[in-house]
Amino acid sequence: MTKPKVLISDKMDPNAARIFEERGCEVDVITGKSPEELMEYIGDYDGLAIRSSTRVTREILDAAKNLKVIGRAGIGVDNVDIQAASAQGVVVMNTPFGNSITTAEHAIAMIMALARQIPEANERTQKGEWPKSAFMGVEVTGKTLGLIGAGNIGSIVASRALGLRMKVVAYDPFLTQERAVEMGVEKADLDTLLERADFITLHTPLTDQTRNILSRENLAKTKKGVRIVNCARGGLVDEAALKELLESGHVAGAALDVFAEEPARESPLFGTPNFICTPHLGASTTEAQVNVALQVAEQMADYLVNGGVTNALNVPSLSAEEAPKLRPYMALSEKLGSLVGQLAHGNLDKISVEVEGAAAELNMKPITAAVLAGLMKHYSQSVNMVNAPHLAKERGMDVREIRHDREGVYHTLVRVTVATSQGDRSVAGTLFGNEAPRLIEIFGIGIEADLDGHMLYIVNEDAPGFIGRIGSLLGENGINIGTFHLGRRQAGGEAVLLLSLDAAIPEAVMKDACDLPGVKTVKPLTF
Ligand SMILES: NC(=O)c1ccc[n+]([C@@H]2O[C@H](COP(=O)([O-])OP(=O)(O)OC[C@H]3O[C@@H](n4cnc5c(N)ncnc54)[C@H](O)[C@@H]3O)[C@@H](O)[C@H]2O)c1
Ligand SMILES: O=C(O)CC[C@@H](O)C(=O)O
Repeated sequence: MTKPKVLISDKMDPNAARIFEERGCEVDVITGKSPEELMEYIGDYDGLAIRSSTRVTREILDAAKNLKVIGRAGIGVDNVDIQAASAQGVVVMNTPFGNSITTAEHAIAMIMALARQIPEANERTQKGEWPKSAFMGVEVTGKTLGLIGAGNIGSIVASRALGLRMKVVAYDPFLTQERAVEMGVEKADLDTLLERADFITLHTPLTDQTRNILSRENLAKTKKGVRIVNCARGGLVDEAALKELLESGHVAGAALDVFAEEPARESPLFGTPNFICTPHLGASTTEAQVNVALQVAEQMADYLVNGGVTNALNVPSLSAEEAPKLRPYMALSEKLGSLVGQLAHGNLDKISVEVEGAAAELNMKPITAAVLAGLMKHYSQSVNMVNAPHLAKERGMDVREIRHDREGVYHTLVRVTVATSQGDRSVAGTLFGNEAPRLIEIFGIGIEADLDGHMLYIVNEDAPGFIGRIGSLLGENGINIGTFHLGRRQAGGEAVLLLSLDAAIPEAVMKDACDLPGVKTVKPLTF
């Protein structure tokens, strides 16, 4: 088996390359290249490991013909076009916890640096000024910290701030009262936080809701003498308004690790009194960089080698333990989806996926994703398990998942039903020996078959002689039958034949098959 190839395109701790190699991947480290250069060779790689410098745009993704996974050694994925990646079936992963403590500590360091004006005092002291009377700081003890965003990093900042004997007031739409009590913070709305905080620290992602959350208008609502820290994302604070408020003295200090435009080689804020900054160093400690490098390499290699999905932002997580159990179900589900996609007519906009028996104990998301991929691959060439749920959603398909605790005749079962203009059409399958996907029912008729390769589906009136006639027709045309499966509703009623063939059936033979007496439907299938 050829080894998956991974490109590390940003500076990353060398442990990442080591882990990739140990886990069975080939790895190249090529950093500092332009997007045009990256486009030239990205087509060779199955995995792309990045930090924040590589911008993975739609154009890069178009050139990345073999790419299966993008791994961000860090949290923010603003440099990745996730929509385009999803559309191309590329999994995007990050490492959500590896640098949280480090970034929280940076925010606390910024708070302390602002409180005691350490950077400016340091600079002037080293110039020989000994400016003792120029600086008068403030204590943080007893002061109120306004926390905007109480997720991973925000909650660590809160715990450190409480240790410094600050009071913490938090604004986060997803913060429950119980969690606030558990964290030891007071839950507040944004206006209350703005009015009360002596220090404000931001820990949200940059979204349409958070962009400019500290706008000119909101900055004007803050207490005179407030100090502001942003170690989250540029674009959360109106930088021009911040400069004016620093100059007027309304804001006593501001510390930015992140800027709306990065790298920020110039900014109107540079040189403003009581303004300090760092060049996006929030995650830059040895510990955090080792953590995120190890984690991203472990996760990506697990996906490329075993199919395990962890911390993916565009596909349900699938642990390395789950992956081997789910893989045969995904194969079965993909085949059932594909069968329905080939047989059902008209709109396929209402689909239900039901599981029972052993299947009901599993994570259903990958099963549903596989059904959708199988179903839609007959309608779109670029569909796969990763992008199928997104495409289904985009197209407004109504997808239901139903889990039955009961166990029927089969110890495990997956059923796919589509609502068509002729009513519900359903197919079901099981796993033989927990491994081998097996069809057990088509449209209410019991029939056991492997769905594999070229097949022929025939519905006919159950009458003597039919099997001989179809066998002769195929034989006369040199088409070898591999397997032959038969099912019927009742004797003399409607019968279903599923044949596996060694080759695709030519159009003319199909026509002749349709003309055989008693035939209602003939359909070639491929799996
Ligand atoms: N400076 C750095 O180097 C650095 C390092 C790591 C992370 N970060 C950034 O820090 C930020 C926070 O990371 P995290 O790991 O804590 O993320 P997280 O997802 O754990 O937490 C984000 C929190 O923001 C909250 N939130 C979302 N929208 C909000 C809104 N409109 N108002 C208030 N709260 C809102 C969410 O509910 C969530 O609790 C991210 O933007 C991340 O990219 C920066
Ligand atoms: O990789 C970095 O240095 C920045 C990381 C940080 O912005 C993140 O979102 O994880």
